Amino acid sequence: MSRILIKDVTKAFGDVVVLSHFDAEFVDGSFITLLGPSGCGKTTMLRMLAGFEKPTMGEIYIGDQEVSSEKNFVPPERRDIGMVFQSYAVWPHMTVFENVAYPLKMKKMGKQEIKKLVDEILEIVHLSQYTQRVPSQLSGGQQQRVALARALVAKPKLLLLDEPLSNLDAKLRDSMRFEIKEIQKQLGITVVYVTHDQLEAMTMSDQVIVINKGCIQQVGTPTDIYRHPENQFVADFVGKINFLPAESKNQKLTFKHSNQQIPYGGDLIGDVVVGIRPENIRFVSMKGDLTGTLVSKFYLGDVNDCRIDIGGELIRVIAEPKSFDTCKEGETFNLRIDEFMVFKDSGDDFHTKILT
Ligand SMILES: Nc1ncnc2c1ncn2[C@@H]1O[C@H](COP(=O)(O)OP(=O)(O)OP(=O)(O)O)[C@@H](O)[C@H]1O
Repeated sequence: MSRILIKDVTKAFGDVVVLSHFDAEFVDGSFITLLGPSGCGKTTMLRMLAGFEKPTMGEIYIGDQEVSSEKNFVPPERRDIGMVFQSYAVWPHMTVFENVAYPLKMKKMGKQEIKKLVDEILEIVHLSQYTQRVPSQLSGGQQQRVALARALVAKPKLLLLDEPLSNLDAKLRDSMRFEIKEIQKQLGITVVYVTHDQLEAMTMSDQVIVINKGCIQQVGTPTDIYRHPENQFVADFVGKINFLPAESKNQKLTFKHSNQQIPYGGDLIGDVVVGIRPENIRFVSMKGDLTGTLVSKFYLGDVNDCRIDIGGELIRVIAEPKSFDTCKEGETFNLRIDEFMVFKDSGDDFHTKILT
């Protein structure tokens, strides 16, 4: 019973509105990520779910219970929620076992019951052989798993994770992503995960909520938000993308700088911005959609990361190295565009970001 309903929640600190008309419903047992840049309001939403902050307007339901209003307010300790934050703060003077047992002791459970539950959860997070170590004898990833086990041991309805991997190195982050997802699936628990890292959001989530400046930009599966972003902000935030200003007329898009044209079957007319992900552009030997000159390429092992001048502007192309290793800077190529998206020109300057 951990369906979460957030109904038209607005949060202001003084005069400053940091979250505006936030609506969301999280299905029981799903993994939801709040994704957005620093300061967009992700942590504030999480803190309201936890009960550390109250909404200025709107309501939050956990299961069927309204928990956030003055009248019905349920304090954090009675929300049946597990939490892990960026600084995982395991107690340094306690062993792994004692750290994980702590929330159960607070609930005044019997010794045997505590041992059973702690052993169970330590098995799940692969720490059974470390029960008697103190945190300083563990790696960062292991300490983070202690924090996870402590958050999960009382079998909460809901687990809140606020950038829990940001203190770990890249390799550990990689493996912890899979571990967290595995644990969530195994326990069937609802997880709300906060991050500004799109890779974390894409790999773990059933549903991603993209937020900017306190407003939801899009709610969708990782595939939805990557392949069908609703606006330029989302397209830009969840991956690499070329934005090219163009004019849409007579079922053609004419790129403003290069004057090159591609066919377009959509219904936006006039000034638009065409978004093309670098991996959706291919070098072809026959006639393509565009022509361009190779300005630079960087060998990244699995791919080449290229800059192509299509006439007055540079685009980024991620090309497989096999067919491309011998190509030289200054050569001209035909390019095929496999997939693109078209946005109404918002006037925002997303245009140069791709090359930085
Ligand atoms: N208690 C508070 N009083 C006043 N302003 C606050 C308070 N808590 C947060 N804010 C402001 O609310 C905005 C949103 O903060 P929040 O921590 O939710 O963002 P975030 O998206 O989680 O950012 P980050 O990724 O950097 O943690 C920020 O501008 C922040 O300064």
